[in-house]
Amino acid sequence: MRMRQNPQFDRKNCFVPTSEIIAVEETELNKKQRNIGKWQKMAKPHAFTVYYVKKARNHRWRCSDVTFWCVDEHLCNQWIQALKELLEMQSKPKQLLVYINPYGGKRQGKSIYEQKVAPLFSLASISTDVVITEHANHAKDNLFEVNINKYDGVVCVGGDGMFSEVMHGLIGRMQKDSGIDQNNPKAPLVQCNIRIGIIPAGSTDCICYSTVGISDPVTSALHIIVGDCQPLDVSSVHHNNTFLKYSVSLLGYGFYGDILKDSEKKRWMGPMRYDYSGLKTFLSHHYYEGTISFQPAKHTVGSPQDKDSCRTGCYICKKSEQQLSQQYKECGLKHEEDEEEWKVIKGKFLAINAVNMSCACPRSPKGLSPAAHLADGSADLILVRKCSRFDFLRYLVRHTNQDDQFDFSFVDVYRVKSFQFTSKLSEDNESNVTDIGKKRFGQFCRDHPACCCNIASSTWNCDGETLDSSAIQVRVHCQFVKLFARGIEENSKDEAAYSQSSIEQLL
Ligand SMILES: CCCCCCCCCCCCC/C=C/[C@@H](O)[C@H](COP(=O)(O)O)NC(C)=O
Ligand SMILES: Nc1ncnc2c1ncn2[C@@H]1O[C@H](COP(=O)(O)OP(=O)(O)O)[C@@H](O)[C@H]1O
Ligand SMILES: [Ca+2]
Repeated sequence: MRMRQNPQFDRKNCFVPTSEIIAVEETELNKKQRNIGKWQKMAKPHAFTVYYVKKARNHRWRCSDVTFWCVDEHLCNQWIQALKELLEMQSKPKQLLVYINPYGGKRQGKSIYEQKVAPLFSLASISTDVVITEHANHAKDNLFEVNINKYDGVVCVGGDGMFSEVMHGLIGRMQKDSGIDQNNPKAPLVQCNIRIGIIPAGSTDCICYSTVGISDPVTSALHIIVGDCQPLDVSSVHHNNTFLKYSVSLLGYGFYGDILKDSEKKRWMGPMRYDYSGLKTFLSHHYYEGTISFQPAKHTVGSPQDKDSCRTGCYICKKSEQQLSQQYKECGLKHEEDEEEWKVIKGKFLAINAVNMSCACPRSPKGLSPAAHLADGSADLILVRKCSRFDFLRYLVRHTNQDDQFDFSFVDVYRVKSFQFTSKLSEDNESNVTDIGKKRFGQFCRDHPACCCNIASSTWNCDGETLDSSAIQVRVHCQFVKLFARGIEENSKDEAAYSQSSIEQLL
């Protein structure tokens, strides 16, 4: 829709796709407005206001509005009617279930929602049922009871852990309603089509940042209001035949696992806890022995060292998903699992990170794997082998600048569709004496960071929550959940060029 700002206010044209209109309202003109410019000669001008998404730099969205005036009341009502009918036809949510974590991040979830998000939802005439969680897993348990079909979407106000909780509730509900046993690693899981919206109010917020391009509550609220839909890969994690967790951002063993384990006890520090535990873990410099086996993701058309990363309407995600479903049709899951060979790597690792997305976040704008794709049915498996503290520091610093994080002799990255890991400890089961010794010894090392021997085993960090066992089997489920997002739009310099071209058209 091409809108002319009011002549006397602003001579710039602005182009707004109707899909990015938030609301249309009849405007009551006050006395002062009536007496502006040429309208004052009119008997009784009529007006309506269009609220729309205004895109600023760095993927930031804001709500802007423009008022249209005309003399003909009938014409004015026709415009309002036409635009309202247009909005009705789009997949914009009308009824949302909102979970707020009052303790996540800087503990501002409730005020962020009430001050920044609720006013926008009411402007867009979205009705909400709001639940302020009282304990961990409150949201997850609640999702097994609510009448989920009443809602067009579920919104979580918090960080990655809160998203993970809502996602587990929705997926778990879907499997339960379909009679699927999640403990079977090969179970044909039922997709969850209810969209999830994330209002960032946590510590890392990497899921929001990686799917929207910024961690900003208003921007995320506007993506929910316009009814965006971004599919997302989900990894299922099992230990033997027991379901552990789903993961969409990071499955990290070693460095990120130890950071999480140490920071859990320091939640009162808020986001700072990761900096404190990060430094402590870096200094302890523990490495872990184990065996990784994985199946390369043959169906994908991209690679972790591509230069073009995942963007809105990503071709690589679309093409990879097509090739995966083609493979599935031709030879089915059974053959696919056997047919692809498993690669095996044994070694000593400082970190093992499997990411379903770039894991970009305010702390690391490019993320752990900049070219990872949101919806290509694969995960990037990053192996950081034992190296000196200095080299590991160089590797970490690369996460905060534009240099290639994988350009080190001790770093390998593979695009996989499934992988397994066992720690040397669980492999050395020939004599439990060594195990007891290592466990006790391990505890001593853990409490004395100065020692840099290898502790028996680390902990898996799964989207910011710890896993109970170190031996896991992971499988990627392509485009398994959907977010109220659209991926990262082309970068803002294009937007600047875009608005420049619209001004040129006018002049
Ligand atoms: C000396 C220079 C060091 C620079 C290090 C850069 C590190 C970049 C950190 C990226 C972490 C991305 C993975 C995110 C995982 C989140 O799911 C998890 C939980 O996020 P939440 O706290 O629930 O929002 N956060 C952490 C740190 O484990
Ligand atoms: N009311 C609550 N009290 C305590 N913990 C909660 C509550 N609501 C949610 N949680 C738990 O807090 C954890 C972290 O939440 P999150 O929003 O990710 O904060 P952060 O980003 O700081 O980790 C989640 O695993 C969630 O299960
Ligand atoms: Ca992926």
